[in-house]
Formats: sequence, C-alpha cells, structure tokens
Amino acid sequence: MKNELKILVDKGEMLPLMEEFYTIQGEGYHKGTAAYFIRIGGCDVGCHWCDVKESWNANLHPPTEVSKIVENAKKYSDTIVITGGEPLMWDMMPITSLLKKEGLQIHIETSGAYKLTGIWDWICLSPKKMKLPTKDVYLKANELKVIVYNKDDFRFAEEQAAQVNNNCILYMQPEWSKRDKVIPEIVDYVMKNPKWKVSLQTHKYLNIP
Ligand SMILES: C[S@@+](CC[C@H](N)C(=O)[O-])C[C@H]1O[C@@H](n2cnc3c(N)ncnc32)[C@H](O)[C@@H]1O
Ligand SMILES: Nc1nc2[nH]cc(C(=O)O)c2c(=O)[nH]1
Ligand code: SF4
Ligand SMILES: [Mg+2]
Repeated sequence: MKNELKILVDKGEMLPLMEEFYTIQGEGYHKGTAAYFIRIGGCDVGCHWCDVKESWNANLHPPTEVSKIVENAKKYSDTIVITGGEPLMWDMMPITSLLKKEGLQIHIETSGAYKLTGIWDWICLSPKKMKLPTKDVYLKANELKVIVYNKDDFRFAEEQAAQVNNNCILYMQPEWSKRDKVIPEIVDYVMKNPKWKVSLQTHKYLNIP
C-alpha cells in the first residue's frame, strides 16, 4: 500500500472495504431486522471454520474513504452493521462518528480481540479462544455469541459468560459445518441452562447474504 494511503488507513479515515450489502441481520438479538452490512477486510484471529476467510488479507481489499462508505450506506437503512474480518483491527471512531451524525443505529460484530474504538449502539461480542477479548469489550458487550464447534465450546462459553457485564444477553450459535451434530447438543444445553439462548445463522437458511 502507498504510504499516504497507509497513514489514512492507520487513522481510520480510510478502511479496507471488502463488501457491503443490504440484507436481514441473520444472527443474535437483532435477527430478522433489515440492516446494511459493511464488511471491513483484515483479520489475524485465524478461526479454522471462519465463513469469510477471503476477508483475512486486508491488502486484497481497497482502502476506501469512510465518508464515501457512509454517504452510500445511509441511502439503504437506519441500521448499519459493521463486520469483517475483524473491524477492531482499525480505528472505528471516524466511520462511527460520521454514521452517528447521520442519526443511524450502529452495530458491530467483533471478536473483541483488539482495542474497542468507535461509538456503538449495539456490540455483538463473539469471543475466540486463540485471541481473547479485551476487558473493556466484556464490560460493554450487549450480546455474547459463542460459536459451538465441539463439546469444549460449552466450557468456553461459561468461561466467557463469567467475564461479561450483567445485562449482556447470552447466545450459543452452532458452527455451520457442524450444525447437524451440534444443534441437538445446544438445544439440550439451553434447556438445562436457560440463561443461554439459541442463535442460528438464519440468513443461510433464507439463502440471502
Ligand atoms: C465472520 S465474523 C466477523 C466479525 C468478527 N471477526 C467476529 O468473529 O466476531 C461474523 C460472525 O460470524 C460468526 N461465524 C464465522 N464463521 C462461522 C461459522 N462457520 N459458523 C457459525 N458462525 C460463524 C463469527 O463468530 C461472528 O459472530
Ligand atoms: N445476513 C447476515 N447476517 C449476519 N450477521 C452477522 C454476519 C457477519 O458476517 O458478521 C452476517 C452476515 O454475513 N449476513
Ligand atoms: S475472528 Fe471473525 S473474521 Fe476473524 S477468523 Fe474468526 S470468525 Fe473469521
Ligand atoms: Mg457472516
């Protein structure tokens, strides 16, 4: 990347934009709500089951001015979801300040592995064993969404639930490729431990982005 661009990306005034799309939030608390998704490239957390590995290499996604991203996004929806990749690899203050000026609701999908920056109406924290969330994001998360791939993830889920604030809503979401095996285990677990709720990737059943 050219040095001038790198400086702007480092400040969060430009972001490596992978894709953006208007769809229905498929997961978690806001499931079923129309929202405009902005997917920012770059992630080094390395989940082997990640469903957007194409996002990982930030260099493959063009640095884009956040003002342009916001001007476009506001045409589609009052609710904006910033996801990735791992959006917190970048300074989220410039883009979220602009979105807030437009009076939009701003949600983030994050592993929480990097410093929490930006202004958020809703934080979905999906922690990963390889790179744990920061203290700050545990305190501010509105929902905790633990992906269940195998039995150890139930232990991990409880360990993560012990770290979040008392208002945080707790979800278990099956890892997509393991859904047939894991869904009955999650159902059983949630009935025995009703502080948890089930989250499914409903957009994949609806065949929408
Ligand atoms: C692709 S990630 C991007 C945001 C951020 N890096 C994170 O992991 O939260 C968006 C959401 O999809 C979840 N996810 C990714 N791959 C998945 C899979 N194969 N099955 C179920 N959920 C998955 C993540 O845990 C996260 O909640
Ligand atoms: N419809 C839809 N809902 C989603 N919720 C979280 C997603 C993500 O990849 O962050 C996602 C996504 O990719 N599509
Ligand atoms: S943290 Fe998110 S984007 Fe990164 S590898 Fe894991 S699921 Fe994929
Ligand atoms: Mg997704």
